[in-house]
Amino acid sequence: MAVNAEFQGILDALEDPRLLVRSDYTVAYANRAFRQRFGIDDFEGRKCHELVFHDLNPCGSCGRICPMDKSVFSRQVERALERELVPGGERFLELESVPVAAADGSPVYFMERIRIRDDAQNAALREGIVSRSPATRRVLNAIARVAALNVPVLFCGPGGCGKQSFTRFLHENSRRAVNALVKLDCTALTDERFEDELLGRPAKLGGSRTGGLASRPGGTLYFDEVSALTPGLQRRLLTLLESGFVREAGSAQSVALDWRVVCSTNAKDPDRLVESGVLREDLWLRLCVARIDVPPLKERREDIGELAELILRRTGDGESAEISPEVLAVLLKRSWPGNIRELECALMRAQLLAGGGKIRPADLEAARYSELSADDVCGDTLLEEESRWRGTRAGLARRMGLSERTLYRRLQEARELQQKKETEEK
Ligand SMILES: Nc1ncnc2c1ncn2[C@@H]1O[C@H](COP(=O)(O)OP(=O)(O)OP(=O)(O)O)[C@@H](O)[C@H]1O
Repeated sequence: MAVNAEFQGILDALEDPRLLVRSDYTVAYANRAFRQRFGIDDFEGRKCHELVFHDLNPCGSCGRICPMDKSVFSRQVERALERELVPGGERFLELESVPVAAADGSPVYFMERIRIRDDAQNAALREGIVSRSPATRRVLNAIARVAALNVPVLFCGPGGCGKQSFTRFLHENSRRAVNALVKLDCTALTDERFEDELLGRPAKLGGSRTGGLASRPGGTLYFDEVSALTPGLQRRLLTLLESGFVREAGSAQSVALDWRVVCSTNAKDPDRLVESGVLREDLWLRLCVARIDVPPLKERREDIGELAELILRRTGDGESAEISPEVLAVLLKRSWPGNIRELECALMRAQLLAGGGKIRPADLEAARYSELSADDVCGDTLLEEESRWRGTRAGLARRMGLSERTLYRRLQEARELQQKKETEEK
């Protein structure tokens, strides 16, 4: 059955390349945008995998994900992201399949949209990731090697060095980019919250759970600060990694969870996490399959200038984003124990002091209480700062150049130490 002229006209009016495909992968129509973008006119009777990937075999039989195969079963819109090698590199194709149903609801065609993320789009994706230094480039290369695989990834590195940003980069460059990236903060994770997030919240009057991650598969699940997980949750995470299933406490039924797990830790010495009894060895071994160490900012000095300009562009009006060689020299001299987050805070404060004009070394000097924000500030200083602070804890964290979570942890440690000292003195 030929596609009628009216339908052809509608498809030709669409901006993105579209194919109208039958369930045996035969192309019924290729719209104008497809013909122009792929340089193909003789599409009649040819297969979609042949036109898009120059492959005589259907995508599903050679390791690629075919959204149409999924649509045949789900009868819903399905999406996938495919990586393709091209001369000089690789490109990503965003594929989408929409079933076009007959009056009785059975799909007659599948309308496929093929969107090519060209270089500019790839660059936009990478925007926000400065990678001038060899150390950062090593991290990006490591991510590129594991992005397409379905293995869990562990990022190790000090607070504020970019573990979460690199997780987003990994997600955006994986086949899961068309789905969600969800973060779970392990320092605040309880068994109940774990079940609510993954399996959904229980209905008020009994009945099954709804709205959990299990019901919208395909994304990336980021466990931030995995070493803060309770022993019980470590066991549940291990089961998830080994089996791909989650079980509600007290229930015999397991639920499949198709989410790729990424974890992070800012432990000073991650290799000692097992020895010191913080993490189970079996979980650590699983997580270490693809471990990526993110170096502190002081080992990525070549990034500092570009990072500073990026930060100023984000926060200012763009005019004052350029930094002078004198300001750069000051930035390069500092050790940035709070890493990029500390750099951000210092620059934002200096920007305020500069009153909208270009930052001068004097503004950076005046904004120097960032030195207090360092990870190596003693607990007593943190407690003192807290007692003087009149704003919110989030505000104090920003001022100190720490994440709110790190500040909370450091304050708690400092209080415990103070109490211990007081007890010993009595
Ligand atoms: N390579 C980078 N290029 C540009 N900005 C970056 C880069 N890495 C991190 N940042 C910025 O630095 C800040 C801190 O990064 P991020 O939250 O990813 O660090 P983190 O290691 O996850 O911190 P924490 O362990 O405290 O949660 C963010 O505002 C982020 O946008």
